[in-house]
Amino acid sequence: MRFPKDFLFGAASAAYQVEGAWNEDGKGVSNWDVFSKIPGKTFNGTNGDVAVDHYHRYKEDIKLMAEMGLESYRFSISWPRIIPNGDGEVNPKGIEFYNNVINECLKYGIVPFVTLYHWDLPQVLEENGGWTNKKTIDAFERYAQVCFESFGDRVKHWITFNEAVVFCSLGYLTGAHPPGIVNDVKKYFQATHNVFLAHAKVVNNYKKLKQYGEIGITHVFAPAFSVDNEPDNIFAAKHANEYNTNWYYDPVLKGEYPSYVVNQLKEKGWLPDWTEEELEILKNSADKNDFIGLNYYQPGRVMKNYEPVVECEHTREKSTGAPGNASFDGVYKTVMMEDKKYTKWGWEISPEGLLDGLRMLKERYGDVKIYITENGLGDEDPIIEGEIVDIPRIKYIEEHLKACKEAIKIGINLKGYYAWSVIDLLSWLNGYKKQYGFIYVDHNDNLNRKKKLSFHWYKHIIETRGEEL
Ligand SMILES: C[C@@]1(C(=O)O)OC[C@H]2O[C@@H](O)[C@H](O)[C@@H](O)[C@H]2O1
Repeated sequence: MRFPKDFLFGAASAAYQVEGAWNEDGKGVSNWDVFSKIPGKTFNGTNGDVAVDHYHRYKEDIKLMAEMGLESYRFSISWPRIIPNGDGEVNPKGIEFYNNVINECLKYGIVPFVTLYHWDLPQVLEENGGWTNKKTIDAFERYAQVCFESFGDRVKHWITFNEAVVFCSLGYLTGAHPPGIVNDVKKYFQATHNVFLAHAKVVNNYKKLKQYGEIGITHVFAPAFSVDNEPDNIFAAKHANEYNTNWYYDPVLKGEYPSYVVNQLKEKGWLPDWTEEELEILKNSADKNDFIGLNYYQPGRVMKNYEPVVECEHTREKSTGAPGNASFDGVYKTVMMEDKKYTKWGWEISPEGLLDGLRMLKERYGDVKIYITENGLGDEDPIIEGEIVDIPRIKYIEEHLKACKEAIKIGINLKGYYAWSVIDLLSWLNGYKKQYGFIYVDHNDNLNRKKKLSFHWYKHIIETRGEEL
């Protein structure tokens, strides 16, 4: 069986991780431009000042995407490149850059799939409370409107936010992302609510423009499974799914928060400050969402946590996504398991976890359209006689595409797969060591690009629409 003709084979990037040109052509300062320069925050002090210079080399990169036969390129727009101080004048050079990127994609028939927010907030807004300040919602609405009006004639696929759970939890619980606040649970939940409200308002605004594209949100998809059939561990997995999936997906797809979490937040004094009008906005925008984007890398293997809840020391290393941490409320912990396979960064390799998780989503949210907006292998790629022989990445993506094909067979409304990442780029907390791309970037030779083995493999998969998988 071939993947359906309307299934998009894509690959992704994010502005801060690829563009560089952090202070060029009128771009404003982002929270990551500042945070990444705080000693100890990133791996070996790496930052996105240059990244892989996509800002100047986008034509070369998009030409390579076309050679790969890529059907769609998911990239993000840098808010401070469009509105340098977050809510003031529009920067014409920023508009020009993304018009050029979009037009270059269309020149090759590559569908642009655009993320409005992939973690790089204008620093001025961060300094005024960032996502805990409701004024940021208004600024985001205006920024989104500028993007829709500037690019919406050619961009017909929009993602509002990438992985709210990451920038909110690492921003306000572990401190590993800006604003670097530790263990402020009230601010964490407030930030998530403000993001969902911003999403709902922008969805409503987009629909009013009648540009006849589609809009959705991208969440981390890490379904939690109990390590065994012990009742305490099964409860722990339920708790994890309520806080990490239902809390994020329900307000978008159901238009209301999961009562299991709301009741506990009420008891603990962590309930966000919200109004009935805001809850009504969530309710009324839910059915306007056209899709949900899933960034799937691994499931969570969960058991009840019996250690006392202490304000654990948060470090960069403990925030890079590997199992072994207790939940913020101490109820459960994620663990590694003897019979599972893991990447060099301790992430489980589990295509079956994707399929089981997709079944869970269908059960709770019905036939919602789904894109896998990220999936890929972070690795240190082997180089043999000058060739990047990234066979582990080929195997990883092959297994996950097979799971996608099986999902479609059992009736999951899955419409696309975007590998993370199209090109080697900056990992927020792992520098340039953790490679994800089909295209290698030589940091020892002028950031020159080179096709990896996986580039040629993915090209073949796209040409044959995955028939042999
Ligand atoms: C933490 C990490 C990583 O570096 O491995 O996870 C995978 C991937 O997720 C994306 O949403 C981030 O933008 C990208 O940088 C990557 O970030």
